[in-house]
Amino acid sequence: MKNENDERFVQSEVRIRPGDPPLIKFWKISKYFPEVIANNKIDLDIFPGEIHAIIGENGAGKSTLMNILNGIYQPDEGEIIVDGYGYHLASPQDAMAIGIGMVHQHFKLVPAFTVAENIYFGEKTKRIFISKKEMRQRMNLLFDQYGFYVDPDAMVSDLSAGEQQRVEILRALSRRARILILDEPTAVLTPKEVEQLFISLSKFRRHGNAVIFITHKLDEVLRFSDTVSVLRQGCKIGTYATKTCNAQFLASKMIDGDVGFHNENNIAFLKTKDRDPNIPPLMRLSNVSVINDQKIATLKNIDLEVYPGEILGIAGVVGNGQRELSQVVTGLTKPYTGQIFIHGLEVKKPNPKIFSSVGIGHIPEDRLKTALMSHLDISHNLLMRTYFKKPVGKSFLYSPRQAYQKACNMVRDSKISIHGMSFQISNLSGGTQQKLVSYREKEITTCLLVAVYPSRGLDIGSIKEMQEYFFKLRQRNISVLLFSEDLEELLNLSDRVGVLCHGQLMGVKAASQVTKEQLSLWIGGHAIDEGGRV
Ligand SMILES: Nc1ncnc2c1ncn2[C@@H]1O[C@H](COP(=O)(O)OP(=O)(O)OP(=O)(O)O)[C@@H](O)[C@H]1O
Repeated sequence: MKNENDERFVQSEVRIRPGDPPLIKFWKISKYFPEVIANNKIDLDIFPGEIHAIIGENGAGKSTLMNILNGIYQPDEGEIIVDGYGYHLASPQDAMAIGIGMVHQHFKLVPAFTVAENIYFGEKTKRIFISKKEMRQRMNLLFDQYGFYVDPDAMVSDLSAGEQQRVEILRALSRRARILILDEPTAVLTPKEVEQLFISLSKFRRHGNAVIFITHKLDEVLRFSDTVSVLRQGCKIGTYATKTCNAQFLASKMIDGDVGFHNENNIAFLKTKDRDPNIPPLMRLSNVSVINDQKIATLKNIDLEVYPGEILGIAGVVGNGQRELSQVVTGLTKPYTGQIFIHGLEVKKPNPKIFSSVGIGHIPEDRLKTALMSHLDISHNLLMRTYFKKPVGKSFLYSPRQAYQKACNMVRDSKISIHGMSFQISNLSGGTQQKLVSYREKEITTCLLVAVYPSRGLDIGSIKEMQEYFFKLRQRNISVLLFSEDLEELLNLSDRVGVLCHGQLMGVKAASQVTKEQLSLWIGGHAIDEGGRV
């Protein structure tokens, strides 16, 4: 018998009958940028009640197409037809006026405002002001309706990436959009939050609304979408009913040809043998605590060792100390108490330059905030960690010619597809930005790579390359400290795995001794014993 409270995502619950008009029609949409055809004569119909996934490799043109629907870009050819009428959408406000809302891959929130202020900021209303009490009441209604919570009074600057994304989603939902566009909405959500999101979206589309979401996660496409469209090099390859597809089929449509489809279980055999107990740790944290601006301990008495040539996975729900730990081990945050040792020597005054100079690379959680200068071009971004080294820098001199040459060599060697070194970094696709950061940090890494959610924004082929690179590092006796929310990825890649919960390290165990189920209980704060028993 069906339990009334048993809410689940229901696939294809709204049936589209032959002859039903689409809610949105993309008609021969093209968009050209200098040297790039981002969208090439794309025809696409989105029907009422549909959850439509858009997939494709990095740079395939997915975000551009959605930015056109949201009025951020205007098409160079073609038309957007909504409810049978052609529209010229000159801005996101125009799009919102006809019920189109978008949640972006990169957050568009005001860091100095509270969560509630961000949600109601810019809302069109005839009233002069809304009281804080009313904002909170309306937010509570949203929480009741959609089921995931963020403190309305928290400052956005204090939120983790996952929490900020929740605010973005709530903000779009609060605008009562009929068509909701989500650009990689689940990249920073926990598996539970992903379920909640799609239950909410399932409710949302019941009344004839539509959802379009961009993703690289094929399992999400197969579980949560009714229809899927594949883009490749700016063109639409096809639109398919999801129930007729499998992951192999979709991957072959995205990549064209032999995809070498990746079975993650196959990579486990590459793991190293047991560690030699006589080899000292490469890095040791002793009793490390971090306190934030509100004097709250975000990392508590951490004792952790990273050994040469191991992949050490760190699991945990976003906001439990991962950001702080990754910043401590890269010199971005100075511990409030405790000591950090690298190769047995204490780092007395930690800063990022010391850590990079000993060969510690860092792929951070939020590439545009921490790793890249979005208004600078590719070469400046590629060299910002090493510009002072020969041949680019000498004493107080800096050679722009050498810098340009070095950056060109880096792009050539990395085989990352870009259309010119003078491209501003913000004009690159999200996946390409992530690949550039990863490549730059690989160049620095000679003893440890701190990789925080490194597969965010990468397509399946690039994720496979990245995982293979981690194994190559390990073969060269270089360590990887891998932060991930994907438990399968963590268990498959790591030699040992540790769990952070409420800023505390719950323990570290051999990955082979822990199952995915045990790991998720451990993350939730349940202790597990030596044999991995809960
Ligand atoms: N404002 C811009 N100026 C110049 N080129 C751009 C601009 N926006 C996008 N492009 C280019 O258009 C192409 C498609 O980019 P888009 O962001 O749409 O790809 P995507 O499929 O969303 O990729 P990803 O999966 O990496 O996010 C890329 O080559 C990108 O560099």
